[in-house]
Amino acid sequence: MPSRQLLPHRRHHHHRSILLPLITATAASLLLLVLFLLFLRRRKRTSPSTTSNAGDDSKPPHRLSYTLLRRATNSFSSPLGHGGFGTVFSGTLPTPARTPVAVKLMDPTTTSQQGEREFHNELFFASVLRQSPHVVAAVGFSSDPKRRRFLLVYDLMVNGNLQDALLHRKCPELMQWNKRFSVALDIAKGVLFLHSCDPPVIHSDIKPSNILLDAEFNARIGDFGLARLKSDPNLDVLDGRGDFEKKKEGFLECDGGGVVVAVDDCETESVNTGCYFEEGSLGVDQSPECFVKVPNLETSPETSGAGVSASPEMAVTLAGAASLSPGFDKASSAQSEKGVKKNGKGMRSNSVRDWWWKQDNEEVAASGSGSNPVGESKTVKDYVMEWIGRDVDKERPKGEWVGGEGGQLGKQEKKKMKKKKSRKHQLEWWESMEEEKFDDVLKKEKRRPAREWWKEEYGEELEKKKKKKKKRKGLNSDDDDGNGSEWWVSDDVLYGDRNLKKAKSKSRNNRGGTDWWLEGLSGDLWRTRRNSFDSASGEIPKSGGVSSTPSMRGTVCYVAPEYGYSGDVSENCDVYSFGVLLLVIISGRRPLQVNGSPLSEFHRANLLSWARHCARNGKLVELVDQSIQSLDKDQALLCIKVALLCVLKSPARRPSMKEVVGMLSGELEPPQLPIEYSPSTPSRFPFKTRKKGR
Ligand SMILES: Nc1ncnc2c1ncn2[C@@H]1O[C@H](COP(=O)(O)OP(=O)(O)OP(=O)(O)O)[C@@H](O)[C@H]1O
Repeated sequence: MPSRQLLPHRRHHHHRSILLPLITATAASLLLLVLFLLFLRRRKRTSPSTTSNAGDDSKPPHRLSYTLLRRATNSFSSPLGHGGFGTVFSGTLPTPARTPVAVKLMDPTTTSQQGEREFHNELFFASVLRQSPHVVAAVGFSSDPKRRRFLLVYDLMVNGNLQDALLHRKCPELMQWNKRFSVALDIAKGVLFLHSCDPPVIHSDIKPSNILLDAEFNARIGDFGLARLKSDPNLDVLDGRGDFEKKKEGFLECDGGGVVVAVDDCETESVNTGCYFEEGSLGVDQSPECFVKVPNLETSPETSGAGVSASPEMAVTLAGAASLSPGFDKASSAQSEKGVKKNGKGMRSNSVRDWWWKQDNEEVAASGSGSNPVGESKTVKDYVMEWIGRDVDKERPKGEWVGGEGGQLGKQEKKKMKKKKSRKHQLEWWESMEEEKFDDVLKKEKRRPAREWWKEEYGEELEKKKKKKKKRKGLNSDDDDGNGSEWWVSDDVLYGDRNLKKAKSKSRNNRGGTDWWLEGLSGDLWRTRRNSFDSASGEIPKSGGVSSTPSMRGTVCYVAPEYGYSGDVSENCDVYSFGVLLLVIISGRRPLQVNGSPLSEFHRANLLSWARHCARNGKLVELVDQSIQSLDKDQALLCIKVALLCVLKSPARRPSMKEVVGMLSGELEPPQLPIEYSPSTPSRFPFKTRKKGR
C-alpha cells in the first residue's frame, strides 16, 4: 500500500524534473533572441548606412521622421532664410554627435504640385551629387505626401548664402580679394563637377542665393530644385530606348539601391531614396546613382579643378575664342550646338526626358489656362515692372517729372511738364557722364531719351525700325548701315542662331512698349511666378531676381537668353549664369541696380551692359568693387574677361566650364576679349550718332 501511495508523488516529481530544464531552456533562448534583436537594432541605429553599397560611407540622405526634425529645429523656430518653396530652419540632429543642419520645410501651399516636384528633384540631385566638396550635401529628408509634409535636411552652411554675405555685406571676410576669388573658383569647380557627370547635370539656377558658404568660406552650390539631366542626343538612335532606359533596367538588376534609414530616432527601416523621374511613382527600387555617374573625385581633374590640362589645343581654342573667329571652340561648340539642337527634339524616348517634358507641358498648360498651381497670378513682367516703378520712383525728386506738387495739374499740363522735366533729367544724365568726353556728340544727343540707350543695348526695336526703313528704300535688309548695331547682328548671324532670332522677333511682336526694358533680363519671363522677393529692400532679388519654377528654370538677370526662346537647355546656360555671377562677385553689386544712385548712374544699372561698355572703352578695372582689400588687379581683370566670354549671347561661343576653371586657375592661357569688346569697335554706349542728319 505505501508503495501505491508513493507512486503519484514520484510521477509528479518526475514531471517537475523534466519541465524545469525545459522552461529554463525556453526562457534562456527567448532572452537570447531578445538580446540578439536588440543588438541588431542597436547596430542598425549606430550604422545606418549599411546598404547594398557597402563600404561607401556616404549613404545619406536618410529618411527621418517629422517628429525628429521638429525636435531638432526646436519646432521650426530659427529660420535661416526663405525660398520660393518654403523656409529653411537651423537645427541640430541628435546623432551623430549633435550635427548642425539646415532643414528646408516646403511650404504646404506650394507643395501641391510644384513643391512636391521640386522636393523630389532636389532630393534626387542632392543624393547623386553629395560627394562633391562643392555641393551642399543633403543628409536627410522627410516625406509624408498624405499630410503634404516635405522636408529636406542639409549640412548647415554657417556663413549663409553669397547674396547676404556679399551683397548685403554680412561677411567682411569677403572684402578680401583672396576670399572672393576663391569663392569664384569654388563655384566654377562646382559647376564643372555637375557638367562632368554622365549625363551632365544642368543646375539651371546659378545665382548668389544658391551659393552657400561654410565656416571656412568654401563655396558650395545648393538648391537643385530646377536642376536637370542633359539628355543625350545619341539616345534617339539607340533602338528607341536609349541609355537611360538601359541604365534603369540595369539598376533594377543591381542589388538594392535602398538606403537604411533611421525613423523616429529609434527605428530603422530600409527604403529607397527613389528615382524621381517618373512623377508620382516612386515605386521602382532605383538608386539615383544608376542614372548619373559622378566623376571620381580623386582621379578626375574636373572635380579637383586642379588638373585641367593646359593642352595646346585648349590654348588654341581660347585664342580662337578671343579673336572671335567663327571657328571658336569648334569642337566643343559644335558638340554643344549639336547637343542643344538634338535636345530640343530628343525629349521623346526615355523616362527622364519624358518626365521633364511632362513638367514643361504641364507648366505651360497650367499657366496658359491661368490655373497657376501656386496661386500666384502675377507674371514676372508685372513683377519687374513693379520693381522698376518702385526703384525709379525713388530716384525722382519730389514734385518733378510727373504732375508737379500733389498732382493738381491738368492732363495736358502734366504731359508737358513731364516732357520738360524728363528732358532736363536726361540732359543731366548725359552731362554727368564724366568718363565720356564726347561733347559734340553730347550736344547732338541731348534730346535722346534715356530709355533709348536701353533699347539700343538690346537692339531689337531698333533692328525692326531699321528693317522697315530698308524695306522702304528697297535695300537688302542684311546690309550694314553702319549705325553700330552690327555687334548684335554679328553675334547671331555669324554663328547661325537664326532660329533664335526668329523666335526672338516672334515673341517680341506681341509685347508692349515697355518691353525693351525686359530685354536685358534674359530668359523666358512671361509665365513665371514671383519668388524670393526681398520687399524690404525693394530690390529685384532676394535671390538675385525672380525665380524659379520649372517653366522658367532660372532667375531673371542670371538666366541665359536662349532659355526662354528655344527651351533648349545645355551646359552653356549654366556658363552664362556663372558669367553673370562672376561679374557680381567682382563688382560686389547686383546685376540690376538702380537704388541709391542718382539718375546719372542710370547707365550703370545693368551690370552686363555696363561691363560691355567698360570693355569697349578699355576700362575694365572700373567694374571692380572699390571696397575690395588687397586686390590682385591682374586676377580681377582675368575674372572679368572670363565673365565676358561666359555671357556671350551666342551659346556656342561661350567657353566650357572646364576652360573657365582652367583660365581662372591659371592653367590655361588667359583669354583675350572678343572683337566686339575691343575699343576699336564703334562704341554704342550710350552715344550714337543719329543716322538722320540734322
Ligand atoms: N544648407 C544651408 N545652410 C545654411 N543656410 C541655408 C542652407 N540652405 C538654405 N539656406 C538659407 O535659406 C535660404 C533659402 O534657401 P532656398 O534654397 O529655399 O531658397 P533660395 O535659393 O534662396 O530661393 P529660390 O527658391 O528662389 O531659389 C537661402 O537663401 C539660405 O540663406
